[in-house]
Amino acid sequence: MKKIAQDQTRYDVIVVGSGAAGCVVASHIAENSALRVALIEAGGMDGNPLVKLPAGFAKILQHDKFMWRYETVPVHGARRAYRSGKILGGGTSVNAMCYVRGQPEDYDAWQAVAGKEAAWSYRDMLPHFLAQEGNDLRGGPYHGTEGPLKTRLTPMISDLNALCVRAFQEYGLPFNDDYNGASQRGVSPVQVNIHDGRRCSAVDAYLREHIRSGRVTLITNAFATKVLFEGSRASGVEVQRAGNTLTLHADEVILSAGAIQSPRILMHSGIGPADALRSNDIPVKVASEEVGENLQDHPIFCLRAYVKGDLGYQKISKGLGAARIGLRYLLTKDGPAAGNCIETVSHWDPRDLAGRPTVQCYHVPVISEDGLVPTGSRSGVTLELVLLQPKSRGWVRLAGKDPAAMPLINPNFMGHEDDLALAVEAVRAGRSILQQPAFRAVIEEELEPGADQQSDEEIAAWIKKVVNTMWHPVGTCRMGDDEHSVVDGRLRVRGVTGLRVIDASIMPEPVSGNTSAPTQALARNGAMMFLEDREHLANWTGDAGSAAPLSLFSPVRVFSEWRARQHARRHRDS
Ligand SMILES: Cc1cc2nc3c(=O)[nH]c(=O)nc-3n(C[C@H](O)[C@H](O)[C@H](O)COP(=O)(O)OP(=O)(O)OC[C@H]3O[C@@H](n4cnc5c(N)ncnc54)[C@H](O)[C@@H]3O)c2cc1C
Repeated sequence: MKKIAQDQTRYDVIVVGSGAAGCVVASHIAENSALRVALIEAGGMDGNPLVKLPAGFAKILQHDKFMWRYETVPVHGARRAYRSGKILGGGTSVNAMCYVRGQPEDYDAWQAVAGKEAAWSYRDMLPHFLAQEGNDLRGGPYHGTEGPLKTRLTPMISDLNALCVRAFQEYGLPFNDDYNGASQRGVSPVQVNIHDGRRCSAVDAYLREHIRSGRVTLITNAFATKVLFEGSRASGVEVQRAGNTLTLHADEVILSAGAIQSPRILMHSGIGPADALRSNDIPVKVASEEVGENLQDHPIFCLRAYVKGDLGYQKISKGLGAARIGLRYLLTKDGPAAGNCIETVSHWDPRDLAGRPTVQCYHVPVISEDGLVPTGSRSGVTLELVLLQPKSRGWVRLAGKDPAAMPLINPNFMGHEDDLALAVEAVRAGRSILQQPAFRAVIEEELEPGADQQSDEEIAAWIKKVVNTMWHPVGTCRMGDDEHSVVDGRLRVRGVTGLRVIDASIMPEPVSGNTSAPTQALARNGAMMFLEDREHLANWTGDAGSAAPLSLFSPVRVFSEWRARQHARRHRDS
C-alpha cells in the first residue's frame, strides 16, 4: 500500500462509522458544540434509488457494493451468511426499517450493570426515543411527533396479514396497536421508518443537513484500520482509502463501526485479549479480554406454509404484477412497494401467553428460499420466529494481522440449551397458530419444518440446520462498571483516554426487539455524555499535574437542550 502525506487537518473528534449510531453521534456533537467533527465511512454514498424505495431493501442486500459480506465460522456444521450495511447510513440504509424499541426491562438490565455514573434505565432512555421520533400519528407518553426520525404505521396490510392478525387473536393473543407503548405483548401492525413513501435512514433523519453545512466533514470509502495513540491517549485514526494509507488526527476518537468492526478495530489497535493479539503479531496496548466476546444476536427460524389462490404478495412480486406495483408507487407513492412487505408482527411467550414476551414473529406474506426475495409462484406465508432474549453468547475474533481480512464470527446460535428448548416451543406455537380457524380454509400444506419433523428432537435438529441471523449483532464491546467490561458506563474504553465506543456493540444484554432504534437512542445518550465530559474537563480547575492537557480542548458551545438535561439530572440527584 502506498503511503501518502498526513492529512494536516486536526479534528476535535473523529467518529468511525456512519451507521445508526455514527450518524446520531456526529450530528449531535455538531449540533451542540463548536467541535470539528470528521465522520469516516468505509462504504460509499447512499444515492442508489433502491436505498430509498422501501420495498427495495431485499434487492439492496444482494448488492456486494453496499454490504459487508461476512460469513460465520461453522455453526452446527454450516457457515452462514452474515451481512451488514457498508454504505453511508450503515444498517439504516439497508435494513427492513421496522421501528421497535424493546421492553423496559432491557434498559433496566443495562442500568444494573452500568454503574452510578451513567443513566441507562428505561426511564432515562425513553426521553431519547421521544426526542428522536417524528411519529405521523400519535404522541402521548410513548411517542414523539417532532423528532427527525420519521415513523409511521405500515402503509399496507395484505389480505394474508389480516388473516395472521386474526389467527393470533384466535390463538389467545390480544390485538395491540402499539408494541412501543405501554406493553409489547400482542399482535400488531408494524411501525416503520418510512416517510412520503421513502426510507428514513439515520442520514436523512440527522446527518444530511450537517454534511451540507460542512459542520461534519464526511469521508466516505475510507476504511479505518486502527486507532493511533500518543502514549495512552487516542490521537487519531489510520485509514485506507483509494489504495493509500492516510493518517487523520484528532483529540478524541469515537468508534461507531458496529458490533463486528468496532471490536476488530480495537484489536488491531492493540486493545483486546492479550494472547490473541500476540498470536497475530499485534503489540498489546491494553489487555482487555472481553473485546469481541459476548456476541449476541437474535436467532431467526421460519415456518413456511403454502396458501390457496393469490393471497399475499407472491404472485404480484413478479412480471406484470411487479410492473403494476411499480407504476402505482411512481404515481401515488403508495401500495406494497411503499412498505417493507413485513406488515404485521406479534410478541409473546409461547409458555405463558400473559407473560413477558420472549418471542417475536414477523408475518411475511411470501415464500422465499433466502428469506429475502420471493421464490416460486405458489402463494404462501412465512412466520419468522425470533428469540428476543437469547442466552447463547458467541464471539468475533481476528483471522490474522491484516485489518482487511474478514474477522472470524461465531454467533453460537442455539448454543445454550434454554434457547433451543424455547425455540422448539415457538415452532409448536407457530404450527398451532397456522391451524386456527382464520387459517383453516386457506392453508394448503406446511413447507417448513415439514410433516416429517414432529418430535422435539426432530424439530430441534431442524432449527439447528436453518437458524440464522436476524442481523442484530450486539455486545462485543460490552458496557459495564466491572473491570472486565470493554467500556465503562460512559462508554469510555478502559485502559486508555480519548477513546469511546458508541454503537450496538456496547449493549451488555440484547434488547427485546430490532436494534436500530435502540442503537440510535443509546448513541444520543452516549453523545451527550461525551459533551458533558468534555465540558467537565474544560472547566476543570484542579491540580494540573493529574489532569488531561487542557490545551487539547477547544471551547464547547453548549445549547439549551443539553443544559436543561444537566439541570434536570442535578435536580433529580439532589
Ligand atoms: C439486512 C438488515 C436488516 C435489518 N432490519 C432491521 C429492522 O428492520 N429494524 C431494526 O431496528 N434493525 C434492523 N437491522 C439492524 C440495525 O440496522 C442495526 O442494529 C444497526 O444499524 C446497528 O447500528 P450500528 O451503528 O451499531 O452499526 P451499523 O449501522 O452497521 O453502522 C456501522 C457503520 O460503520 C461502517 N464501518 C464499519 N467498519 C468500518 C471501518 N473499519 N472503517 C470505516 N467505517 C466502517 C459501516 O460501513 C457502517 O456504515 C437490520 C440490519 C440489517 C443488516
